[in-house]
Amino acid sequence: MEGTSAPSAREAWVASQGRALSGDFAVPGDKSISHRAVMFAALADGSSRIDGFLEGEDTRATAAIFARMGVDIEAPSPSCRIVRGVGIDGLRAPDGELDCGNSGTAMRLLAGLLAGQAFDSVLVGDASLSRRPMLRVMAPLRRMGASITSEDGERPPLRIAGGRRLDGIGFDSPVASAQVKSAVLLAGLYAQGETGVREPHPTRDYTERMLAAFGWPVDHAPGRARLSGGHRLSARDIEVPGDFSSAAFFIVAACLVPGSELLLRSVGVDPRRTGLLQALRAMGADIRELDRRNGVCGAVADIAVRHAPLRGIDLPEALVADMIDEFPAFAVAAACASGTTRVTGAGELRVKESDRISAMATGLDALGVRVSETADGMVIEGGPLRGGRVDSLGDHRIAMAFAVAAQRAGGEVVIDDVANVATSFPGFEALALDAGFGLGSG
Ligand SMILES: O=C(O)C1=C[C@@H](OP(=O)(O)O)[C@@H](O)[C@H](O)C1
Ligand SMILES: C=C(OP(=O)(O)O)C(=O)O
Repeated sequence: MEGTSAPSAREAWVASQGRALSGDFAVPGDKSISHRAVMFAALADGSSRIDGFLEGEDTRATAAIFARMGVDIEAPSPSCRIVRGVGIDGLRAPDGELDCGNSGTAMRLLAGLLAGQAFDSVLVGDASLSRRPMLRVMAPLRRMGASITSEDGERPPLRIAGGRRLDGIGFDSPVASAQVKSAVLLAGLYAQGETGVREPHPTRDYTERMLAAFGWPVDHAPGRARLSGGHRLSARDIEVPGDFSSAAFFIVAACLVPGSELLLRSVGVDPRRTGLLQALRAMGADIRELDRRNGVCGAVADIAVRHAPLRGIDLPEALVADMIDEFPAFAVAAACASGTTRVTGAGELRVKESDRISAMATGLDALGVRVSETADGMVIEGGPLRGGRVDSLGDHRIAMAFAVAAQRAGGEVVIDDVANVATSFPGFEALALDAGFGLGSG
């Protein structure tokens, strides 16, 4: 059975230039797909096997939550789960609060799913998650008839009263967010009639694709999705591809360090996730996708990256949603490029695990980069980086981005508060060292 994982301690890294990066390896499984695989397998009829499951704190929190609601989840080996589904109406009332840890994905998707249950539930999270906005899911779910309250009106904990009748809605989402879209669609599984969502920019469609793969009829195209209540999910096996968002740190590092050549195996390369590849190519990067094949959530490929000098760009706003988790790594690429890079339309970065615009601007400034923040982006002048001390603010992606930056810095970079890397990328340190990073514990 799944248990809850121990909370992370604060730790630091000392990172500095290593050698030219080399290697042929795989990064851990996709976080978004791992969350959804557990959720839909838990609600399916029959047993599903998940291979490539991300052994991260975020996805383990989701699995532990379903175990608390009566789902038998076995872990026969690392990165594998056998989930014995209880059926669409088979979840049991948990005996206390459900802890989503650091995971916005877990909390927002579960808010939708739990709104349709017969029992009451309470979703809580860690300090970072407790600061993140939840009105974006509470408002549409309330329109469907859900009862969801929060003490301050918009932040966790969320109290969800069960036993409510939900009705399908047509929802024009004001924000390009796969989590918001997914929360509404998951409540729609339990609603009377049809639930539809339209988005201002298309976002990852993993909820739509995976529900369909588990046998629930879903009509979807980029930027819109709709489904009706009253169907069932059938168990199936899932092969989770490598997480592009984790691969991104190695891709950027190999672009930046002279002489580097890396091959990253079996990474999910669906266009809704790979805006960073387009941005880096526009900057002059040498990146190839090899042996493209189909996966449960779009194309999977091996990614070959070689060092190439980069030049700054004006990032097209149309790419923002397709590289939303890759901005910390992208900002490092821009800092090491020649010329100026301008990012606009990326205000969502301010409501992630940290304010990622401010965290990157502050950290890059500490390393001697000329950078300025705007309300919804930043302007970065490429140039030499020096050593210094940066704070990840307990944000996994900020910590890994500065480990990459250190590979081009003139001195040691101390990165504070890095334990949170275990939420999305357990084993990052060992893989990075093997590839040639200069990285140690502080
Ligand atoms: O649906 C998902 O799995 C995710 C959606 C994105 O969040 P938003 O929906 O808030 O953009 C992303 O940042 C997060 O890491 C995972
Ligand atoms: C934003 C992220 O995740 P979540 O929203 O699930 O916490 C992320 O992994 O970068």
